[in-house]
Amino acid sequence: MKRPPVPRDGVIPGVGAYETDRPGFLMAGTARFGDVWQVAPHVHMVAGLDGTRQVLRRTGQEFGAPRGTFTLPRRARREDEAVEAMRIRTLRHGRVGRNAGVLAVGAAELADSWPVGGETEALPRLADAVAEMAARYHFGPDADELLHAERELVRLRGTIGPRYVHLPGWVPAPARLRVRHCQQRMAARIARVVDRRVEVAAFGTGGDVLGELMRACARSGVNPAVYLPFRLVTAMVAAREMVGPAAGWVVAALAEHPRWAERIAVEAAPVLARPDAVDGAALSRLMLTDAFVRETLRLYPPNWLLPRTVVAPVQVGGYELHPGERVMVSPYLLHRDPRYFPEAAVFDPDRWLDPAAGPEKGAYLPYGAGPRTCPGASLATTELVLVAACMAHRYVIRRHPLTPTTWGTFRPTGLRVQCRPRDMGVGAGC
Ligand code: HEM
Repeated sequence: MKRPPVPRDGVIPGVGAYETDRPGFLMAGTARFGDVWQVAPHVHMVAGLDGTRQVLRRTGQEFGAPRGTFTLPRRARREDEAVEAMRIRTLRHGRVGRNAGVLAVGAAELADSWPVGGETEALPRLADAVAEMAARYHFGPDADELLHAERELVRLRGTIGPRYVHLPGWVPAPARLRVRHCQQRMAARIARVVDRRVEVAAFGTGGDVLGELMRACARSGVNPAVYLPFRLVTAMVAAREMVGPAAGWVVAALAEHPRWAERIAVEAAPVLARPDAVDGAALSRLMLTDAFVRETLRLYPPNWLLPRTVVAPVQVGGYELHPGERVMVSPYLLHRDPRYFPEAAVFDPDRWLDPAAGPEKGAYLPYGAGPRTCPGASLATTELVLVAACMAHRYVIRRHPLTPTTWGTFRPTGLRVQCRPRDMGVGAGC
């Protein structure tokens, strides 16, 4: 059986070029060598719908995925099916819709507090806002108490940087240890909130996720102060580190496509007249905004490269891969592939508005696919739709050139915007 082709003739630039423009490097290699090729010794790119689908769907079979963001401490490792099912349910579409008011209020506050006139560095502001929205959704009135620890944890994670990428995960590098200790501090804070709610015998009445999970723990006889904190830390980190860059791309796209921003502003006006009353039915009226967000995530998927390890001999696209080798699949490459998206390089939200004209099944995967699919997809999309709606409704946005970076996530680094109030007439809400 054939092995994947190896670039030897220098046509594909070396590692330096990979570090400068990773998506460009991988697209060029795929155009030249086909859907499966060797990027570096024992590291293979798998592009194309069939190969990507196979790798993602067969994760846990022939392919292994890296460990999650954090490893759980030993005492919290035992899984409880009923609590896990509830954890997934709290992030499902219907549940997010019922509690969308919390998220809409957060998005409206973001728009309210945006500095008008001058230039603003957008990413930190957006990341704080979406993290706060997710924290309120998860922890209700206790969110503020946890956000400080969450910010510190994310700041420390940012210091790990590319230097550490070649060090095996078990190496106790100082930056990693600082992150681990900070993660423990944040988990301890969540545990204190849990204990307090147990003490007053009120798991939370406002319908926050923590309350629901505590009730599920009580039914299962699981100690919530041990079971929940580390799992919720992971959710909070994902909520900032993934949704933050995505919100940056959404705001950049609003600036880039003023006609669309105007259409979204008109659509959003009646829906956002009272942000706290936004629910699933109101969200379903934001169809243009939803299409705009989908299209943004198509061209700018923050989780753009998904790594796997081959754990059993397997064939992909007619090539043989060996156990121990690494494989990468990329939503970015798939989303820009003209085989699956006509005029793939063009930003065109209209492509999502005709249900009969959607992409081939499996070709659109900003949230991954298979057993590791993102459980936070509905929460993330709802946050993004509401940020887009509130910002477009409130402002005409202009932006300066930015430098996309792909270390960790794909994000619009250096995004600076200028916002001018949009004239929507009196009493337009939001
Ligand atoms: C726009 C925002 C987001 C994007 C683009 C995104 C994307 C992804 C992708 C592509 C994966 C699959 C990774 C793989 O296959 O290796 C994933 C997994 C995951 N995501 Fe997200 N995500 C987002 C937001 C969120 C949010 C808000 C949460 C939590 C509330 C979350 C929690 C997770 C978790 C826990 C996993 C690991 C699932 C597992 O390993 O079983 N994500 N995400």
